[in-house]
Amino acid sequence: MQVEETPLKDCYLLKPKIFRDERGIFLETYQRRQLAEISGIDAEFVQDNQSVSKYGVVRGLHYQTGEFAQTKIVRAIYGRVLDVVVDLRPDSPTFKQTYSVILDDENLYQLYVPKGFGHGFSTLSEKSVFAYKCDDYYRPGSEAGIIYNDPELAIDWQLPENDIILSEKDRNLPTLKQAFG
Ligand SMILES: Cc1cn([C@H]2C[C@H](O)[C@@H](COP(=O)(O)OP(=O)(O)O[C@H]3O[C@H](C)C(=O)[C@H](O)[C@H]3O)O2)c(=O)[nH]c1=O
Repeated sequence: MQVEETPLKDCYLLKPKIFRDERGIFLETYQRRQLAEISGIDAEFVQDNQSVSKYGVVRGLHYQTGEFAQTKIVRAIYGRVLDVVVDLRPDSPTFKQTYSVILDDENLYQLYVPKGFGHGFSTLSEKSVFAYKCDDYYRPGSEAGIIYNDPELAIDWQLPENDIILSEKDRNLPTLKQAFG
C-alpha cells in the first residue's frame, strides 16, 4: 500500500497494492498493522457501512459532531464516484478547505477521512457501491452536515445540476456560514 498526503492536514489517499493475474485481481482492502507502520494511522474501526447509489446521487456533506466524530476510510467497490471532504476543524491550518478525488473500481483508491471532516460523494457511473469503515458508531443525535452547493465551498460535483439527486435531509442542510460562522 502507498499512503499519500493530500492538501488537507491529516487526510490521506491510500493506494492499495493490486495483485493481477489471468483470473482478475486481489487486494487487501484494509491492513491495520501496515497502515500504522507506513503512516502512523491506527484508528480502531468499529463499524462498516455500505451504500448503493444510482447515477446523479450526491450524499453529503455529512459528519458526526463532538465526541462522536468519526474517522472513516472510504472506497468505491463498484462504479465511479467523486469523493469530497472539507476540513471543519477550526484549529486546523486547512480549516474550510476542500479536497476531491475520483474513487472507482479501476483505481481502487481509498481516502482516509479524519474526525472533524465533512464527507460526501457524487455518483458519476450508472451505479456505485460505496463502502467505508468508521471508528465510532452511528449516533443519529450527533449527525450534522453542510449543504452540497454551499457558496463558500463551491464544490464541483462533476454532475449537471439537473441530474443531481439529494435526500430531503440533504436538501435542508445548513451552509458553512450558518454552521461555522
Ligand atoms: C449513516 C448511517 C445511516 N443509518 C440509517 C439512517 C437512515 O435511515 C438510513 C440512510 O441514512 P443516510 O440518509 O444518512 O445515509 P447517507 O446519506 O448515505 O449518509 C452517509 O453519507 C455520507 C457520505 C457519510 O459519509 C456518512 O457516513 C453518512 O452520513 O440509514 C444507519 O442506520 N447507520 C448509519 O451509520
